[in-house]
Amino acid sequence: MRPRNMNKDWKATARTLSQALPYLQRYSGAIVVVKFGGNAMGDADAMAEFARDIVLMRQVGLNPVVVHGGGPMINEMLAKLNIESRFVRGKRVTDQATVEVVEMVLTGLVNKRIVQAIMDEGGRAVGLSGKDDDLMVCEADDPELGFVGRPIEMNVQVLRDLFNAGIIPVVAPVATGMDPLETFNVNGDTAAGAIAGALKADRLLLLTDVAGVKNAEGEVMTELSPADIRRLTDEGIIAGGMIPKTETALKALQEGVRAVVIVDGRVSNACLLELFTEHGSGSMIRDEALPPLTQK
Ligand SMILES: Nc1ncnc2c1ncn2[C@@H]1O[C@H](COP(=O)(O)OP(=O)(O)O)[C@@H](O)[C@H]1O
Ligand SMILES: CC(=O)N[C@@H](CCC(=O)OP(=O)(O)O)C(=O)O
Repeated sequence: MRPRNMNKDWKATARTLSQALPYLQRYSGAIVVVKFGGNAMGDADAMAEFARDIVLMRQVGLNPVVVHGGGPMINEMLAKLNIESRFVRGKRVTDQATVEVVEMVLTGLVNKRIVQAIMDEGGRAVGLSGKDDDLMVCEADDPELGFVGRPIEMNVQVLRDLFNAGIIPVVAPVATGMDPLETFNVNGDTAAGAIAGALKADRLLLLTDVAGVKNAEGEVMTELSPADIRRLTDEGIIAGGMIPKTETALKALQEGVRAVVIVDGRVSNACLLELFTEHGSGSMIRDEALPPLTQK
């Protein structure tokens, strides 16, 4: 039976939907790459909520691609196996034993958990890694890091094929190399940026566990230019895990991504807040030379 009492919440829901119309129109058909970091994954409820946002994006005509991390899950498995692990400039030093664990955890456990969450919310998702259809081919990033890959060749047609079939691609950041049997561990942010660049995505959202990029005073900067990033990095204010994110942002902008947003994945409906409201969230990085974001 239809409830008779038009209480306030229902009116607010209708108003919110109505206010979202210009944003829905602006983003219709847009490609949005979302990097879902291991620290942003949280509990089962947070995962379900993220999956729901992604399914909603697809439902209203966007083409979302999920690229995930899983650093904390890799740490947990390495600890169980008594394999030590350390990070240099936000990237995991990866030997042969480590890369095998990374591939198992990311392409198995984490990837399938996200695919399942999207399916549970009524979407269609297919999980793949950089190895599938040679999506992402890498070379060694730095000899000091071992099997850490830097993407050198992207073959994103498989993602377009999935969009056309109404399927949401979920990508694990593990890649193939030029040599047979070579496997690379790719930082999730780096992989998301390379995919967004190759697709010339309209938006790259990097979900993490902080409110955004902070300045020397610890305040979140809502807008940053590439010059701001270079300055904050030189001053050591951008450090640790934030380095791959901001490096990724700069590279993605150069490759033709319209804007990169570092978003607090702990906030409810973080992706929807960023895309479909005036409020936005987190730190937006874009080139000043481009026209304002209200113009598509
Ligand atoms: N200037 C900065 N602003 C915000 N966070 C920063 C900054 N410099 C370093 N960080 C660190 O970067 C971390 C985010 O990177 P990371 O932990 O790798 O995230 P994820 O696992 O979500 O990819 C933050 O938790 C914070 O500790
Ligand atoms: C080279 C490198 O550092 N790879 C990452 C891949 C996972 C990742 O990026 O996970 P988050 O997004 O959760 O940090 C790692 O081994 O942890």
